[in-house]
Amino acid sequence: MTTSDQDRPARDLLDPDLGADVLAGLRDIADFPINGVVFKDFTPLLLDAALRDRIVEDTVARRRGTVDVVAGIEARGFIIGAMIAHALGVGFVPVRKEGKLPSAVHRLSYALEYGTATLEIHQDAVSNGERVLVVDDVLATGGTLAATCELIERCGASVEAIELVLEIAALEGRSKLEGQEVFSIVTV
Ligand SMILES: O=P(O)(O)OC[C@H]1O[C@H](OP(=O)(O)OP(=O)(O)O)[C@H](O)[C@@H]1O
Ligand SMILES: Nc1ncnc2[nH]cnc12
Repeated sequence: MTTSDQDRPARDLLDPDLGADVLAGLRDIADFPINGVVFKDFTPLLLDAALRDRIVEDTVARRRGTVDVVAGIEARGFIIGAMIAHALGVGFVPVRKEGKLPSAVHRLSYALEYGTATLEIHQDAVSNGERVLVVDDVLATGGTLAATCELIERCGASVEAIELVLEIAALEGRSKLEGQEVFSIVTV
């Protein structure tokens, strides 16, 4: 480890080029899924195995040993969240859209940039006192993540941190996540 590595805050990006490379791997799709929304498509980034691995490694370096379980949000949060859970060697909890989970659930509805949605979590998915890392691709208005945090807390567990690939600052999602540690690899 170099001196500059030691001096770097533990919660910073460990790979200094990662933000720029992730930004280059995203593409903007105008008017999807409704007019007026610029959709940040991260599927090109998923095709790049090396870049995908760097996202996972950077996140794992920040969180190793600090979380008991990863919760990923359907659907894009499943992709990245499952990879991070695997690399951390911890369990994975799916936070799903309404009607998909078979056992008893906690449920919350919320507003999105382009509509409304309902999320559910199995009541027994996380236990009292467990430290949960929440993972998703995008923070936009923050409704999805605020609902997810509330669902985890209803189970008796606590949100240790939230890890995101992209944050859309103009939509002010952080204002709905007061008191949570939120880390975004890229902010636009
Ligand atoms: O901050 P917010 O305004 O709540 O928006 C962010 C959420 O929107 C997207 O999910 P979406 O509900 O479109 O579902 P998908 O992952 O199934 O495409 C994205 O993956 C986040 O979960
Ligand atoms: N503009 C956007 N692009 C991608 N995902 C989103 N989720 C909410 N708003 C989004």
